[in-house]
Amino acid sequence: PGMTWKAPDHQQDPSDHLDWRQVLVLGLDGAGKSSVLHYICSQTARERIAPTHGFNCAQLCVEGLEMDLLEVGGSQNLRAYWPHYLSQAHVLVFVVDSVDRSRLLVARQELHALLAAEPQLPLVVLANKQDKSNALSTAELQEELALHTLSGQREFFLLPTSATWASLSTATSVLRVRSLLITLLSQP
Ligand SMILES: Nc1nc2c(ncn2[C@@H]2O[C@H](COP(=O)(O)OP(=O)(O)OP(=O)(O)O)[C@@H](O)[C@H]2O)c(=O)[nH]1
Ligand SMILES: [Mg+2]
Repeated sequence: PGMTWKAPDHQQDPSDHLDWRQVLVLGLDGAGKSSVLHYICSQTARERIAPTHGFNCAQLCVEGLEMDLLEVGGSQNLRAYWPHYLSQAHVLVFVVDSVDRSRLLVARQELHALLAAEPQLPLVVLANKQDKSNALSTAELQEELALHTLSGQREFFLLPTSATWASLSTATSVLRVRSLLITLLSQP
């Protein structure tokens, strides 16, 4: 008596779920989004990974959080879909190939277009492929990507990563990203 059984409502908006969080992972094709996601979720490097032709979703359940990491492929035809996923994201992770100097300007334009649409969304930029000897440093990338122009109201982080080269520094770099995401998403 006094107790009613309520059927689970599968139609409900996932963002209503108590500790559900979405991390949107974007960046130009070949930047290393899938590789980083694979490492974050499995804690192992994967040498070969196919380009993402649509979406790639990984899930991480840690410390009371259910984290969905959603990658949308970075090839030019897929970039048109990027803005549609911003409004439901809690954090934007933007992955950059630190060696691909010729496309830094494109990366910068794509990133700033996303940021203009979401002035409050926390941003984590990953300076990926740091294992390569000719990689730009985070300081150089901060400059090249015009990250100093970001508004002061946005939480912003820039971290060096590598995702495919099996080494201690790779493992450490990815663990730092994982911890940062957990910290950012644990905030009420
Ligand atoms: N040396 C090195 N290679 C990397 C690193 N991360 C990714 N790669 C390589 O870069 C290529 C592209 O990696 P992906 O993870 O598929 O890149 P992506 O951003 O998911 O690309 P799309 O899905 O096409 O948008 C692959 O050959 C990876 O092995 C890294 O940190 N260091
Ligand atoms: Mg991919």
